[in-house]
Amino acid sequence: MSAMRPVRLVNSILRTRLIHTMAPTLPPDRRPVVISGPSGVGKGTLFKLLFERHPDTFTLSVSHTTRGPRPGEKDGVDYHYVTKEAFEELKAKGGFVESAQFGSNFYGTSKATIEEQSAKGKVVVLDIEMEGVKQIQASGFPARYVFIAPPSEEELEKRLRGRGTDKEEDILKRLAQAKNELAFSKTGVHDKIIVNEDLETAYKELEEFVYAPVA
Ligand SMILES: Nc1ncnc2c1ncn2[C@@H]1O[C@H](COP(=O)(O)OP(=O)(O)OP(=O)(O)O)[C@@H](O)[C@H]1O
Repeated sequence: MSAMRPVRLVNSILRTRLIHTMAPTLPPDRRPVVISGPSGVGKGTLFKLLFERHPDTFTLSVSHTTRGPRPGEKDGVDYHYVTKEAFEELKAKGGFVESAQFGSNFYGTSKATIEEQSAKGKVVVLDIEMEGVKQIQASGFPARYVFIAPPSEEELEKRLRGRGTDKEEDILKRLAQAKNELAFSKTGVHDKIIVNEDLETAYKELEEFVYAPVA
């Protein structure tokens, strides 16, 4: 075989570089990543960074809900809006990997949604509270579990207050629930526990976990 001519060699290198800069680098392990942890610990902050730094690689799971859309929300983007009857029917068929009721509304993550989003070549990220994590684990659906822990309960309270999105009553409820989430994280069911003290350090740990070779 003749050696590659310099101009072709340069073209080939440029093409390879171009492909590398354009194509997203996919994690070797394509199972959905379930992120959980107490409210206010920084889950959203961390997965938004992952989405920003790896565009077109990840997608947040779109849940089903029986509540109506709020102004600005879009069906199929923020939630799949369904009637209570449709929700119950899907649930009876075993269509949800997890579901819950908050107030008078039902919420759930459907298997079909995860499978559709995965089929588009993306790694699905689920932001789920403790009961949901237990349900997904019990369902046997393949997934990887990351728990985001606060450096301390005091720091968690500071972040919840600093965020300025919740009423005092809700902050107290979230702090009480945080104790249950933290106790659950000590039962050894998560694949990775990340303490979100310094944001960039926690981010690197998350990225490393997500991009780790298949175990
Ligand atoms: N490492 C960090 N150091 C300091 N502040 C942080 C850190 N990570 C996140 N925060 C801040 O903590 C607050 C809570 O973060 P975020 O809203 O991402 O939490 P969450 O876990 O997604 O909460 P929820 O479950 O209620 O949606 C935000 O104001 C965020 O900017």
